[in-house]
Amino acid sequence: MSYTAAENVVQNSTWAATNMFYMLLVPALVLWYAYWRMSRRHLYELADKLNGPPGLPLIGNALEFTGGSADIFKNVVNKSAPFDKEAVVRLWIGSRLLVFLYDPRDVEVILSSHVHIDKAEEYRFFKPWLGNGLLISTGYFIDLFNANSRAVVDKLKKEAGDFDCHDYMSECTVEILLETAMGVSKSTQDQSGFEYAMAVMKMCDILHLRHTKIWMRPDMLFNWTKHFKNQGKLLDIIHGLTKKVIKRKKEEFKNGKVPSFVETESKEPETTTNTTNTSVEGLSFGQSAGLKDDLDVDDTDVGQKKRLAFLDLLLESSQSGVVITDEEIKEQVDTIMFEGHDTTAAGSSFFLSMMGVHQHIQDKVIEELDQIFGDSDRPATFQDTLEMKYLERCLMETLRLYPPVPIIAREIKQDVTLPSSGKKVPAGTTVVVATYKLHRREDVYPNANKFDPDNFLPERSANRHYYAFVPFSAGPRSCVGRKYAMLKLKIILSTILRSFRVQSDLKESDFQLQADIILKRAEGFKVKLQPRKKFAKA
Ligand code: HEM
Repeated sequence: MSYTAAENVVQNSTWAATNMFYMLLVPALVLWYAYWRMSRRHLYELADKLNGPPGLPLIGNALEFTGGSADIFKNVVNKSAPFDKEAVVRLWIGSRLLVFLYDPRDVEVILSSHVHIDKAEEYRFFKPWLGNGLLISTGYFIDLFNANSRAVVDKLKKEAGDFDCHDYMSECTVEILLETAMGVSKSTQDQSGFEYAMAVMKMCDILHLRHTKIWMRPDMLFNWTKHFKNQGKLLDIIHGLTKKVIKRKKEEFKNGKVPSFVETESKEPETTTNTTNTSVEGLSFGQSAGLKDDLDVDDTDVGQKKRLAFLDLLLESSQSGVVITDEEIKEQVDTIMFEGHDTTAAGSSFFLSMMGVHQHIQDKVIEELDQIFGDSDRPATFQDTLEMKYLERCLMETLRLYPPVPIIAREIKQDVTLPSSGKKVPAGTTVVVATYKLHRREDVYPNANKFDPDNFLPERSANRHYYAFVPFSAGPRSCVGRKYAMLKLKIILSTILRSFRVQSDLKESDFQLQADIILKRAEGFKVKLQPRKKFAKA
C-alpha cells in the first residue's frame, strides 16, 4: 500500500470514529436530558400550579434581570404586582425555580421552621469572602456607641450643602464594630475602616451581578471576567483588615494583655423594674411597639454589663480548648464585620432620608429628644434609649418601608404547603421571602406606601401578624445582631438629631431603589444638614 493510501485509511477511520462519537453523543444527551426532566417531574408539576410571569424556553425569566440595579429592582416589583393578591410569584432563572412569598402566613411557615434553615444556593457567591461564618454572640457597648456617634457629628460639621450621608454612616458603623465586636481600640485603628467599607460596597455590586445575570453564575465563566480580578483585589482589602485585626489581638493575647472586658456603662445598672414607664418588653428590638421576639429572654442586662468583645471571646475560647481553627475565627470575623455594618449603615441612612423628607415628623422626634436631654450635651444612657419611643417608631417605620435586607432566600429540601392557598412549593426550590413587598401589603398596613410611624403604636402592632414585619428575619436563623443594631442606631441617630436638623430636596417618590444584597438609594442618600440652635451656640 502506498503512503497516501495508508494516510487515507487512517483519515477514514478517524472520520468514522468521530462520526460514531457524535452519533452516540446526541442520543446520550437526549437520554440524559429526558432522565433529568423525568427526575424533576415533580418540581415541574408543582411549579406549573403556581402563578408567575411567562418566561422563555431554557432561560425562563432571566431577561427580567437585565439592566442596572435600579431598573432590575423596579422591574421585579412592577412585574410581581399582578400576583399581589395571592402573594406567591414563580420565576425561572434558567433551570432554577424561585418562588417569592409575601403573605405573612406563608412567610411564617418558612422562617419559623427548624427544617428549612439552609440558606439558598445563591449565598454560595459569598463563600470566597465569608467562608462559613455565622455569628455566635455579641455584647452591647453604650459608651463606645456614644463616643463614635460624637465623632461622626464632628465629621458632619464640615458638610455645608447636599451630600451622601451613607459614606459617613458606613465608616461610623465599621469603626463601632472594630471597637465593640473586635475589641480594637480607637487609638490603634487607622484609615482601613473607610477603605474596608468602600470595598464591601463594591463587593456587593459584584455579588448582585452574579445573582441577577445568568451567565455570571457558573464559576467557570465568572472567573474569566474582569469582575473576578476585581473581586480578588476587594477581598485583599477586606481580608487584609480582618487578618490584621486578628493578628494584633493574638499578639496581645500572647503578651497577656487580654481578655479585655469592655466597659459598657460606667453607671450602676438601671434595671427595667426601677423605671416608671418601661417594662420587660422594653428589651425587645421594638420596645415601644411592644414587639417581642425570641431574643427577649434572660437579657435584663442589655447595655449594662462588662462584656467580652466578640473576637476576644472567640480567641479566648480557642485558647481554653474549644476547637475552633484560625480559618473559622477569620470567617466569623468577616461575617460579623459585613452583617453588622452595611445593614445598619443603610438603615441609618434611610432614617435620615425620612427625617429630611418628613419635616413635621422630624419636629416630633426632636421634641422628644429635647424632652429627654434638655440643653445637656451628655452622652445617652440605656435608660434614655428606652424613652426614645417616637424615634423608635420612626426607626421601625423606616425598616418597614426600606428593609436593609429586602429579600431572604432559603433552599427548601421538602415540599412546603402554603397555608394561604393550600398550593405546594416543591423541594429544590429557592424560596424568597420578599420582605420589601410583605412590608407594603395594603391589608396589613393601611395606606401602606405612606411613612407613618404610628403603624408602630403598641395597639396597632398588637393586632398584626408577627411575620408581617420581619426586617431582621425571624425564627431560628434570624438576625442575632438585632438588639445591638437597634441600640446602636438609636444612639447614633439621636446624637445626630440633637446636633442637626436634616433636610432633603427630594421627595420619597423621587427615590430610586436598588437591591445590591442590601437595599440602597441608587442616587445616593442625599441630605442637607442644618446645625440646630443649641448646636450653633455651642
Ligand atoms: C438594621 C440592621 C440590621 C438588619 C436590618 C439585619 C437584618 C438581618 C436579616 C434579615 C438577617 C437574615 C438574613 C438571611 O437569612 O438571609 C440577618 C442575619 C444576620 N445578622 Fe443581621 N441585621 C442587622 C444588623 C446586624 C448586626 C449589627 C449584626 C452583628 C453585630 C448582625 C449580624 C447578623 C448575622 C451574623 C446574621 C446571620 C445569622 C445566620 O446566618 O443564621 N446583623 N440580619
